[in-house]
Amino acid sequence: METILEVNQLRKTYKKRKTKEVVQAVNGISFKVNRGEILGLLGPNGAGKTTTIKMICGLLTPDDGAIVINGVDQHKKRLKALRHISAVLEGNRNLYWRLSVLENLEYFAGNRGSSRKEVAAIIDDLLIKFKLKEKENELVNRLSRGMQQKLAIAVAMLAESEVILLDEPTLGLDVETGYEVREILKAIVRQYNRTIIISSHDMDVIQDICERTVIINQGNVVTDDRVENLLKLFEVRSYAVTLGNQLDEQQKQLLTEKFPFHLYTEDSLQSTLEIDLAKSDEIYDLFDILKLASTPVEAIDRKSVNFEQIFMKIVKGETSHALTQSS
Ligand SMILES: Nc1ncnc2c1ncn2[C@@H]1O[C@H](COP(=O)(O)OP(=O)(O)OP(=O)(O)O)[C@@H](O)[C@H]1O
Repeated sequence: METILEVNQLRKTYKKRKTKEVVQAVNGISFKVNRGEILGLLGPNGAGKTTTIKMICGLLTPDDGAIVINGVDQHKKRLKALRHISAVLEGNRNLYWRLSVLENLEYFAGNRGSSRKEVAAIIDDLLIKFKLKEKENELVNRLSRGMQQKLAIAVAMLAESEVILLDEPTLGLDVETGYEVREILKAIVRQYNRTIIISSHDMDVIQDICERTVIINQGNVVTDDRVENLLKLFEVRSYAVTLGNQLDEQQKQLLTEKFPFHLYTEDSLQSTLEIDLAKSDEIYDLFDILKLASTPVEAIDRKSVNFEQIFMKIVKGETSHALTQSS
């Protein structure tokens, strides 16, 4: 697989203007992105995602570290490197609001160096793909938020950049438009072999369209793995155990020592234990604890986990395998 972007030991601090307090926003982040991949860059609020994205697209200068885009070192050959990157950042749609949809596309196509005829065919294709053909003569400021977002992505496509950075591409969109944007992004990657990096808080979007995720927390990478691997990894280990009666105090204490993040609920007839196992043979440790008071096990079910739950477990550190690496 060909690496299209490599971020190596990036660091960035901010100094708060009033208090002069130094904030370490990014603290040695490294990851690679392959050509044709959709990568999710995730993290809780304040994790350092926006700072990382801004450094990759040249809006912020790192304090330290390297960014290599399509083999070009961004620090040494800035303009050449940045030619391979387009970004659609939230709240900054890079569009001319008083121009129509078509005029915007034609304006941005001007930098491409293609002939008018070639450009017209590409623009037409994008208008159809993004379902904007009927609105081609509408002024941008009269479009819905979803349409503006689609146009911003279409404009980014026109730049012919290898890598497209999208910050919250579905934020504030209605369900249907959000779904449409997801399908368009998947199609872009397939058809044009572009690479997309998405930062989003919407884990459904990430689970649906990203092949791999880099999760950052407090300025560091905590997980770098394929979405499919993470789902498998966590699915195997999550169990809901129904017990025939309540646990006694000794059992509860042992449970807390062995499985600090379990969830135990009880009523007079039954109790339930939700538990994540770091290794499958840890189930025997659980059985040993249950045997102490001959607690009957009525059912053991594997819990299905979605990506949102996995993300929460990783960022809260509720897993002994927080740092997983892409194979
Ligand atoms: N201009 C700035 N001046 C001072 N501190 C900043 C500045 N921009 C960001 N920070 C701080 O740097 C840290 C990382 O912020 P960043 O915006 O990169 O996080 P994020 O992961 O994008 O968060 P969110 O999901 O909330 O957008 C946070 O602690 C934030 O408060």
